[in-house]
Parts: sequence; structure tokens; C-alpha cells
Amino acid sequence: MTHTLEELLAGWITGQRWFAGKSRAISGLAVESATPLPLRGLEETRQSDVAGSSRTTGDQVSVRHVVITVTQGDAVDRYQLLVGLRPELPQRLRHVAIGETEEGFAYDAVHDADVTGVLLAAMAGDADVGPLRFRRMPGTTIDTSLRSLVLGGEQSNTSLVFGDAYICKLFRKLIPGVNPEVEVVSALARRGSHNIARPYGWVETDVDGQNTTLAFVQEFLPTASDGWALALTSVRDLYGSPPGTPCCDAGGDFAAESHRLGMATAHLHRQMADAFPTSTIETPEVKRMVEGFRRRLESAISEVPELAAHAGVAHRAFDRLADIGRPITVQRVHGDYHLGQVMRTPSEWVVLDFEGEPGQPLRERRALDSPLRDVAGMLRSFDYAARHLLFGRPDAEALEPCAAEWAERNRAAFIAGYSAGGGRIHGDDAVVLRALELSKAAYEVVYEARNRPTWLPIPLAAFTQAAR
Ligand SMILES: Nc1ncnc2c1ncn2[C@@H]1O[C@H](COP(=O)(O)OP(=O)(O)O)[C@@H](O)[C@H]1O
Ligand SMILES: O=P(O)(O)O[C@H]1O[C@H](CO)[C@@H](O[C@H]2O[C@H](CO)[C@@H](O)[C@H](O)[C@H]2O)[C@H](O)[C@H]1O
Repeated sequence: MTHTLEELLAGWITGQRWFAGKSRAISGLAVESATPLPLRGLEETRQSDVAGSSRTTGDQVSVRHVVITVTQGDAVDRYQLLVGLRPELPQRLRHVAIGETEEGFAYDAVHDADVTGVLLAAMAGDADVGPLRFRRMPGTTIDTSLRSLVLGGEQSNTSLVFGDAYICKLFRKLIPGVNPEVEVVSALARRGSHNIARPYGWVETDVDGQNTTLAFVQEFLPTASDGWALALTSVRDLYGSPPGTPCCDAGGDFAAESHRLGMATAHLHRQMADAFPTSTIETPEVKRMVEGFRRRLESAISEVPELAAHAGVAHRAFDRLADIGRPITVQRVHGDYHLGQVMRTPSEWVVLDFEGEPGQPLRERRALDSPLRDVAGMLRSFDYAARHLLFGRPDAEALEPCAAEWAERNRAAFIAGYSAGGGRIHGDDAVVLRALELSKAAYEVVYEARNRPTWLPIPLAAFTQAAR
């Protein structure tokens, strides 16, 4: 029996890791637009590029870019999909089937390397396809012959890696407006920054009358390792060393890398300050910012009541910031800075994912903020790296001082690197940093409670440490 695409999608979408509304029932799902993508051009490119290849797209395959609206109670969210249609689904695509429609078998075409090249081809040609605008970054050329694989392990977006040259991130949930990632990375690329992955192009359309980013293609860094994995290797080395070994003597000390990362962060902040407006906020605005921190804390407590026991230390830190009595410099920042967002290439630290904190409104994610917000984010991340590996270890309590020492050593190295790179941290900036760290920890408490409850002790420990 065949179904409409809407009926099929309502069942299928709840099983997708990027679908943000898993906890609520779907009361309506509608296809807002379905734009056929031009595979014929792709086929011609492929056939000339890959002579003798069996990878033909064939006339019987079609792919549509589909925007759906999903209604859940009062909330109406938009998501984008690439829906493929084939008369029959080959074995390799059965795991991504959506279901049988009158037009054929529908499937999630991001997994179909025979057709995803259309994204690169359209971008290379600066094509307008119905309401979709594919754009190539001026000054770049795009190899349209590469085949894609979906990167595993993602949550809110889907990334396709083409060959080992490009990574194309599809922003699944559509938030009207230009994605900060495209905005920031493009601006930094124009300034010749070495600390970003080179942008190649993007896809945009109008949503609610606003130019809205659908996808972004950047250089893929095939030989780079992410900061989180590197830091964990260092922590593992330390925990595997004979008891009493100081961090600096354990194999795999990370402090020199943390220092370099601090320098790279300062350079990036300088480049962002050059590329976008900067300002200062005076006492009334500082107080308003602090009120925002308090609201975040209260809302975190309502979701995770055990945080209430730690509210005192946070409020004291917020009071000190409210009374700082001097203006605070603000600029565009990364906004969700942590070790999983940075990659070490053989020559540089490269920073990814300039989207800001997921779930925050676009206006807030683009707002000018203290660059120390990013410093605070990374400091929290060192704490996470040190403590995460204590979970489930019988000797966790004995290792606790090691964890604290590793985190402190790397936090200090990062701050020293940040200053050496020209980042401003002195005098009472410690007051700003502390408040920002505890506000971030409150965000993390909610993040962990919702996503990884077993990790909740990590951000909670930030409050006990601050009380010491
Ligand atoms: N340019 C890149 N080169 C290599 N790997 C990348 C690149 N961009 C992202 N990745 C990998 O994909 C992961 C998720 O990327 P990210 O931009 O943080 O996506 P998300 O917004 O879904 O968190 C990163 O942790 C990294 O492992
Ligand atoms: O990378 P995302 O933009 O999806 O960020 C979200 O997920 C992060 C977890 O992957 C989360 O980061 C927290 O966990 C990290 C370890 O996994 C740790 O290094 C970070 O310091 C900690 O905040 C991030 O907060 C969230 O927005």
C-alpha cells in the first residue's frame, strides 16, 4: 500500500537523530516546498569525469529538496530533507528508506552518493534551482566529481564528506536568517585566517522573507584530530602512569598544545574583531547581562533541582560581575567553544562550528559578547576532559587530584597562550571569567540532563570547585 510523503515522513522523522522534537507528539506535518534537483547535469559531469564508472544516476532516479513544517503543540518547526525517489530501492539504500509513495520508493538521499554530487555541481555553477540559490565562494573552484559519505556521530545537523576534500553541513532545522557559521567563516576567510577551514560555497533560500542558509561547504581536514580526542589521550596517559606522577612528567602532556590553542583563540578573536563591529557595554548593560545569567541559572534549577544547592556560589560570582564598575569590551565570538570544536592540523589549530549555542535564538547567537565567553567555554572543556575519564573507574576518588591537576595545568596554559597571542586577560577579568564559567556550567547542567544524564556530575562539580 502506498502513502503520501507527508504520512510517511511523520513516522520516519521521529527516528532521525537530528529531529529536535522527539519528546513531543507530532500533530501535523506538511510539505512546504519540494524542489526537483537537476540530476541530468550531474550525470553528464560524472560520465565525463569518471569514464567507465557504473555510477550513473539514471533517468529513473529523482531527488527533491523538501522543506517540511512539523507542528507539535504550539511549536511549528521547519526541517529540510533530500528525498530521493526510485522505482526500486537497491540493497545499499534500504536502511534509509522512507517508504513507498505513488511515485516510487522514497528514501533519505543524503546517503545516496550517486546523487549528492548535485549539491557540488549546482554550487560550482552558482545555480538558482527554483527557490534554492547555490553559491560558490568567489575565488574557489569546486571538484564536482567527488563522492560523498555521511559523517557519523552528529546530532543537530548532517554532514557529507566529499572525497577527502569537502565537508558539506546541511542545517536540518531551518532557522530564518544567515547562519552565523557562514557569516563568520566567510569573513575570516576573506581576511586570510589560518584558523578556519576554507569555505567553498553555500546554499540559501528565503524563509519567512529572510535569506536563510541551508548548507555550507568547507574544506575537509582529513589529517586533523579534534581537540577533545587529543586531550583525552593525554588524560588517559596520566591516569595510566604510576601513582604520584606529575602531569608534566606523564607521557602525552597536553599543556604545550593548550598554550598553542590559547594563542590561536586570541588570533581568531582579533580577526573577528577586525571583521565585525566591536563595542563596550557599560554598567547598566553589564547588570542586564548578569540578570540573563541569573535567569539561566533559575531555569536550569527548575529543570535540575539538585543545582539549587549550588546557587549561592553562582549568585556571588554574578554579584561581583554586576559590581565590576567598568565597561566590558564586546565583539563577535564563537559562542559554543569547546575542545570538540577545534581540530589540530599538522600546522595549526583550526576552529569549527561558529553557530553559537544550539537552541539559542539566532539574534542572541549573533550578538556581540565578551570574548572571554569563549575562553570560559574552553576552560570548562578542560575540566570535562579531565573528569569524563574518571567515570566508572574503581580508583576514581584516588585519581581526583590528578584530574584537578591536569585541568588546572591545561587551563593555565590556555590562558597563558591566550595572553601571549594578544588576548586581553588581566586585572579583574578573573571576575568576568568566573561568572561566565558558572553561567556556562548552568547551561551544561541542562544540556547533560537532557542529553547525557550520566555526565551531569561534571558540570555540577564546577560549582563545588568554585565554592572552595
Ligand atoms: N572541516 C572539517 N574537517 C574535518 N572534520 C570536520 C570538519 N568539520 C567538522 N568536522 C568533524 O565533524 C564534527 C562535527 O562538526 P561540527 O561543525 O561541530 O558539527 P555540529 O554542528 O553537528 O556539532 C567535528 O567534531 C569534526 O570531527
Ligand atoms: O558541539 P555542539 O555544538 O553540538 O555543542 C553541544 O554539545 C557539546 C557536547 O558534544 C557540549 O559540550 C559539552 O561537552 C563537551 C564534551 O563532550 C565538553 O568539551 C564541553 O566543554 C561541554 O560544554 C556543548 O555544551 C553543547 O552546546
